[in-house]
Amino acid sequence: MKIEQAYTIVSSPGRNFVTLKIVTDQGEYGIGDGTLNGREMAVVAYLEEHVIPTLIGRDPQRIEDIWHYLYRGAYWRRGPVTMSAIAAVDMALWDIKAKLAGMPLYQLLGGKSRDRVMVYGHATGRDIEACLEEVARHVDEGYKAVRVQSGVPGIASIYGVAKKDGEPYEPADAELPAEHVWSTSKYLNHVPKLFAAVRERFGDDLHVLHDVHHRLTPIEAARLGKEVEPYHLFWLEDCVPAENQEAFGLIRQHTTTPLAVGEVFNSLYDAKALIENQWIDYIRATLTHAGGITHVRRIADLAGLYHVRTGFHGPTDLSPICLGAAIHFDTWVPNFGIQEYMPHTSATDEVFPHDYRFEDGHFIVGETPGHGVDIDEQLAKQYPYKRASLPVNRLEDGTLWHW
Ligand SMILES: O=C(O)C(=O)C[C@H](O)[C@H](O)CO
Ligand SMILES: [Mg+2]
Repeated sequence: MKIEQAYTIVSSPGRNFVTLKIVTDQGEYGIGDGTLNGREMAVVAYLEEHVIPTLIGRDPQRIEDIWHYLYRGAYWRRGPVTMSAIAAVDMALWDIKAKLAGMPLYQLLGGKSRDRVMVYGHATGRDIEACLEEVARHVDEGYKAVRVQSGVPGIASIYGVAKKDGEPYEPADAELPAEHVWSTSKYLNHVPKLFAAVRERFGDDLHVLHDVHHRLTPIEAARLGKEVEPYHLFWLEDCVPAENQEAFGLIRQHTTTPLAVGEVFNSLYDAKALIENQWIDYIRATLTHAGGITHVRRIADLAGLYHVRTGFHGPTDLSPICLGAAIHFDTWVPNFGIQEYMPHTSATDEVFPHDYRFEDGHFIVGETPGHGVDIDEQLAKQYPYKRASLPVNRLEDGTLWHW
């Protein structure tokens, strides 16, 4: 069997997605997600210029060999563009292999470790009251775990909070980056009050999570972790930028609040010290940005040795292909923790028909051979690419900060 054709599909049904389709000489095909929010066309160029020409004529069943060919063979290793491109190929090849076997992907990985996959949804509001209403809506919809982000008095625009209450949140909201102004002190004074209000209204059973989105220093993160300890967070996410993995050692010494990190990671080596030193509790690197199923499986296996569980990234900027494949992975992986879920728009769901379903705060994996997600190429053409950028943050004195 040979790869006869491979091509990219860029479509924007509400937001941009990069899809790779690989077709074999026997008429089977697979699709993979290569979406890198705000940098989509860099992955498309990488795939079209450097990857697709080398795939034609290869045996699509040699997933491992093709992975190493693309990783080692490029000489230039790692990085989000390279690893998203490799991931798109890898996901499409696993899709083909599972279809050839006539099995849903989770069966090829080793079968079910659980019947359903717990997810967390996103509650956001301009202030604490509005945010609590959104938490209540999620609880009514059956969620067992909710990420809570509210506006902060004195900060005009902040990650995770929609411009108007009730509107969906989309961070890549302008053609060129919008500029936000950030105040660490205002944020740190506010967050413990938010979680006190959440526990007061919803009691102790609901799992609650929070995303700091990389904006603190290690000692500030340590303070936040300590101050929210009474509210028993499921996790505190991305509390500092993680290029310096040792920073987590300092935070860990100060707090028992569980720590999650890794949505921007693209390699095992981004997380190696974090895992081996048990500085974190959840690893968030997901299939699209970290080299696909083949590589993320290695990360999960290493994590499992150190009591670190998975908590895959799952915002709307990952396509339903990534989400669908992730649900198969989550159903199999022994050290599963939780799966992030931000529902896609109905336009996105129509372009990407899928067989996974949400029920009572969990995802249920589908039984269709492959990863269970397809693309309607004709419909996709109705939504052309639109450049969209993530914002940048500046401190009140104008210094560029982490967004
Ligand atoms: O979902 C999350 O936890 C995020 O932090 C989402 C990111 O801001 C988003 O993927 C950026 O493109
Ligand atoms: Mg995050």
